[in-house]
Amino acid sequence: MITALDHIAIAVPDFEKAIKRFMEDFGLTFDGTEDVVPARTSTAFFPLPPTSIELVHPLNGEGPIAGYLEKKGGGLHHLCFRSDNIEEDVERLKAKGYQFLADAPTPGAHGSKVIFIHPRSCDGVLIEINQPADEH
Ligand SMILES: CC[C@H](C(=O)O)C(=O)SCCNC(=O)CCNC(=O)[C@H](O)C(C)(C)COP(=O)(O)OP(=O)(O)OC[C@H]1O[C@@H](n2cnc3c(N)ncnc32)[C@H](O)[C@@H]1OP(=O)(O)O
Ligand SMILES: [Co+2]
Repeated sequence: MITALDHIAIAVPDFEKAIKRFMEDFGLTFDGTEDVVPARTSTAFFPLPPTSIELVHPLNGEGPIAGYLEKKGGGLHHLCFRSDNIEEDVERLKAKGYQFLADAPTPGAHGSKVIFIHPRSCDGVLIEINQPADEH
């Protein structure tokens, strides 16, 4: 079951500058960065209960965020629903015809399991579903 809006992600071309902006200009709490190697993405999290802002940037200049930045220069990249049983939600949504970008969840930030739904399945919005480490 989907239980929360886990995070909203913004793709940024200048990681350090964007982190500074969210800390200093918007005054958000910075929870640190994490390189998520399987996703080829550097992430920075700013908790803003009951959700978080995630900044995403290409790890080593490669991966899905690099392609996005090349085309769009930056912007709202995806939203992430938290699930308390990701496999069950994937099966349920697959049966409804949603196109997933992987066969099974993969490692995400903070030890979570994540999977993505193609934007064309949801009116042009890239959807991530995650299950936090302490819930699996
Ligand atoms: C997992 C770690 C971390 C976490 O939270 O724990 C993260 O969130 S990491 C986030 C980075 N990972 C991903 O984004 C993985 C999923 N994304 C992908 O696999 C690709 O980006 C994909 C398949 C969405 C697009 O890749 P593709 O090579 O097909 O790129 P195109 O430029 O050809 O795009 C095709 C089509 O999709 C539209 N598009 C692309 N990105 C987005 C987006 N973020 N939001 C909305 N739409 C998007 C693009 O405009 C093209 O549309 P079309 O109408 O066909 O022109
Ligand atoms: Co994310």
